[in-house]
This record gives sequence, C-alpha cells and structure tokens, in this order.
Amino acid sequence: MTLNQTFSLADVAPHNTSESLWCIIDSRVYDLTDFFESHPGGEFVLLQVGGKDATTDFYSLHRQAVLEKYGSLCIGAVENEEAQVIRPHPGDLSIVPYAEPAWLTPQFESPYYNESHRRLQKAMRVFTDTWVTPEAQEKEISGERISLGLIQRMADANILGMRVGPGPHLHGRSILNGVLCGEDVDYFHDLIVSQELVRATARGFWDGNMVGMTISLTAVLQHASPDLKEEVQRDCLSGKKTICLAVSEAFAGSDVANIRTAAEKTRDGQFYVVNGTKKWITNGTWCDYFVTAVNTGNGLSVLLIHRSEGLATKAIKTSYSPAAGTAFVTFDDVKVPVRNLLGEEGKGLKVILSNFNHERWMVTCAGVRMSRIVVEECMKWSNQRLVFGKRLAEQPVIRAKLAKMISLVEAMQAWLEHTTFQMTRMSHASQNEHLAGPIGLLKMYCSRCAHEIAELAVHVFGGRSLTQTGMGSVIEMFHRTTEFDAILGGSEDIIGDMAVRKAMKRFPKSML
Ligand code: HEM
Repeated sequence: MTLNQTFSLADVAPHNTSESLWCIIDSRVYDLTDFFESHPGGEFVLLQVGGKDATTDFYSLHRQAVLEKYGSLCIGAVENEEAQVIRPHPGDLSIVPYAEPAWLTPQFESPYYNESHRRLQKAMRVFTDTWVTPEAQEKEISGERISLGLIQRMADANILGMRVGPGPHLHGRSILNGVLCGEDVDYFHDLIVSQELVRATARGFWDGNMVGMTISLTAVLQHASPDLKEEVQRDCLSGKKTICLAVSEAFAGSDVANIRTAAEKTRDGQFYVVNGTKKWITNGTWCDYFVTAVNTGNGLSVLLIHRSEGLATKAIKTSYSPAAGTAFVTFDDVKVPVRNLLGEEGKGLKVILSNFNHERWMVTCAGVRMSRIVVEECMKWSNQRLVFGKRLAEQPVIRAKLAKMISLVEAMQAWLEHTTFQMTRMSHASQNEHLAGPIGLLKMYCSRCAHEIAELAVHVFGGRSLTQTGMGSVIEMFHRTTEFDAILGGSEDIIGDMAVRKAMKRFPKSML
C-alpha cells in the first residue's frame, strides 16, 4: 500500500474502463485493472464504480479486513480527504458495543480482575492477533495441524503451561516474557487465555491448538509417579511432545464405565498389554502420548500410553476442520510399562473425573467468548448492511434479535465469572465436591444460549450465514460447530442430570 501519491477526484474519474479501472474507498485510491476479472463479487459491479467513490457500496458488502488483505491494490490517497474507517491494530480492544466483556469496557468496573489480569489480557490479545489468528485462518481451511513453530512460540511464552490451569507446574516460569509470574496465576488468568485464544475464530484449529493437552496432562500431573510426571510435564510444556485424552469409544461415550479397551498384565507383572479402540480423540492423529481409559478386569484404570508399536491412528472426518486432529485409535497388543498407570488400578474413574470440572469450565470460557464474537459480527453487519434503503439495525425485528443475543451473552459471562471466582477460593478437592454440579449447569446453560445465539445470528445474516467465505463466515462456522460444546466433556443432558442428582443428595432428610 502506498499513500505517498495523492490524486484529485478529477484524476480518478477517467479510469472507468476495463483498460484502466480505479475507484476510491475511504479516501484511498485502488487500481482494480488487474484484479476486477478475479473479483469474487464479479467484474460487473467493479466496472460500475470505475472512476467513482465506492465507499458506501464497498462497506455494505465487505469488512475492512478485505482491504488489508488486498492492500497492494492501493495506489495512493485522495488529496485533502481524511480516512473515516478505523483500521484495527494487533492487540486493540473492539469499540463495537458489547463486543468486549464489561470488565474490558472503560465505563465499567469489576471486582474480579486486577492489574495482572489486565496486563495478561493485553499481551494475550497481541499474541493471538499476531501469531495465532493468521495461522488459524489458514489451517482451518487447509485442515493441516498446528505448526511446530507456533507450538514452540507458545511453549517459550509459557502459554502451553497456562492452558493446563493454575498449579505448581507453572512455578518458576515467567508468562509472556515477564507479564506474570507462574506462582501468581489464578483461574481468571486461565479464563483470559481461553477467551483470548478463541478469538482466532477457527473452531477446528482451536481444538487442534493443544486442547488434547488441556484435558489430559492434568491427569498426569495429579496422578503419575513423581519421575513419570517430571518427564511428561517437561516434554509437553516445552512443546517437544503432544498429549491427548483417549476415553470415548464406539461402545462408551458419557457412559464411561462401559469401556471395552482391555489392559491385561503380563505374567512377570512388568507391563500391561492393551487391546481395543478409541473414537473421537481430539488431536489424536498426531499426538505422542495418550491418556487412555482401559478396563483392567477389576474396573476402570487409566494408562499413559506412548505412541509405539501396535498403536495406530486414523483421521475421522467430522463436520469441522481436520485441523482438530480428530482420530480413531487402535491398540493392538500395545505393551505399556506398569509405571505408566495413573492413580490406582480399578479406580480410574476418579482420575478421569478429577479433570472434568476444569475441562467443562474451559469449554464454557471459549463458548461464551465465541458467542460474544458472534454478537459483535451481528452488530457490525446490522450497522453496515443496507436493506430497503435503510441500515438493517433500523428494523425493529433485527433490534429485538440483537437484544436477545446481547442479554444471553452478558448473562453467560456474569455466571462464568461468578463460578470462576468460586474456583479461585477453593482447593481442587473442594471444587470437585462443591462445583461439579454448578459447573455442569453453567456449561449446559451456555451451550443452550450459544445454540439460540447461532440461530438468531443466522436470521440476521440471511444467506451469508451459509457461506464459508466472506461476510458471514464466522456465523457459518459458529452455527456448524457450536453444538459440539453440548457434547464435549459430557453431554449437557447428562451433566445437567448429574447436577440435580448431586443437589438432591444434599436435600434435608426431614420433610419441608
Ligand atoms: C479494493 C476493492 C475490492 C476488493 C479487494 C474486493 C474483494 C472482494 C472479496 C475478497 C470478496 C469475497 C467476500 C469477502 O471476502 O468479503 C468480494 C465480494 C463481493 N464484492 Fe468486492 N471487492 C472490492 C470492491 C468491491 C466494490 C466497490 C463492490 C461494489 C460496487 C464490490 C462488490 C462485491 C460483491 C457484490 C461481492 C459478493 C458479496 C456477497 O455476496 O456477500 N466489491 N469482494
């Protein structure tokens, strides 16, 4: 893009044919001569605006990001005119109403966040805008796994460690080059990392971005022997190796107790021999370690299995991007040293359940932020789209949909923050005792709200919500994938039921 050269309106006007085609957008002059034949919206519309100011037409159909991408078409600026459109920079907060949670809105205060949270949010936003979003957008389409370069970058900044939540694994580590000490990390920092990373708006890539580690490394940190824990923590948090959770099977999803993958001890008692299959294993196509639920004959047990002879993975085609690395895993006489048992034999359910709260809460953090991004998209579109000669937002029916969406997202964030605050005040054991029910209900509520927001957004965007490119692409992705959150980490019906059963157990014995 060059703005050194300036043109008058009279200079631009003659360039209105296919031989030389210029137009003005927001005080900048674009030479479309070599572009108009490949324009995704067709040649005709561009020939119509040749030599003219096309600002209104352009912004009723495109986002500023299109101009950033095609910046090389810009040949200069219109003399004595100022640009009106705001050009975002990495790290910027959105100024669209309700696009940021209240604590990031200057007029409001929050009791939950201190200066360290604000520093982390700023640094995470710059990191996501600069390094994550460009790769996420590319890989979501190509379906390739996250690059080793980005994993390394996250490892160096200790973002990988942050993704497992607060704890001793972060002690002695500096987060994002001194923004925060690992010892000071709490669940609000954890929430910020999840909510900022998901802004890359690429659902398959988001799951591919180490979600497998988030939901499985914790089992190793809490239940492995000290030397195994040390080894795996070092491998995973340095980005050298990757790890995933292998629980669900064709035979057993939320009914974990029905798992058929079997582990039998060798006669010398040195190894388990594992046989069976696992299905829907996020990141499984490329992971090195598998935290695997197995049937040891005396109940459910959990083994840390290294990718080794007899372990094969195959990609499963799902409705979202293969960048998530969703796998079908086969274990064919895989030999696993007994030291790789996590927790006690036959008591694996405890190991699996011990991380479910954090997983469900993390899924909720991301889902709430994605819902807010959808609200932002709808607000922008309603403001820019002209229909029947008016902005979409001038139609009361559209405003009613926006009101519904905003109120849902604000309610979700408020309940999420309230729950997060309780987490900061409880030990891991107390969380398991007192928060399993409330987190289950929170997740259920948020996945229902997201479902409703997706439906409303489709109505606001119309046909554009069906296309994977252009203005409605975020809505298309959200509508296609948000329902996953009702399933991941436990189906919403089951966790809702679990929450009520837990509450009924605490019901007073005497009649009321
Ligand atoms: C620098 C100038 C322009 C560039 C680089 C450009 C680029 C694009 C791109 C990349 C798309 C695909 C959708 C998207 O990513 O948003 C698109 C769609 C479209 N463009 Fe342009 N465009 C330009 C100017 C214009 C102008 C001035 C008009 C109208 C007068 C126009 C009309 C359209 C239409 C009708 C579509 C299809 C949109 C839809 O159905 O959602 N474009 N353009």
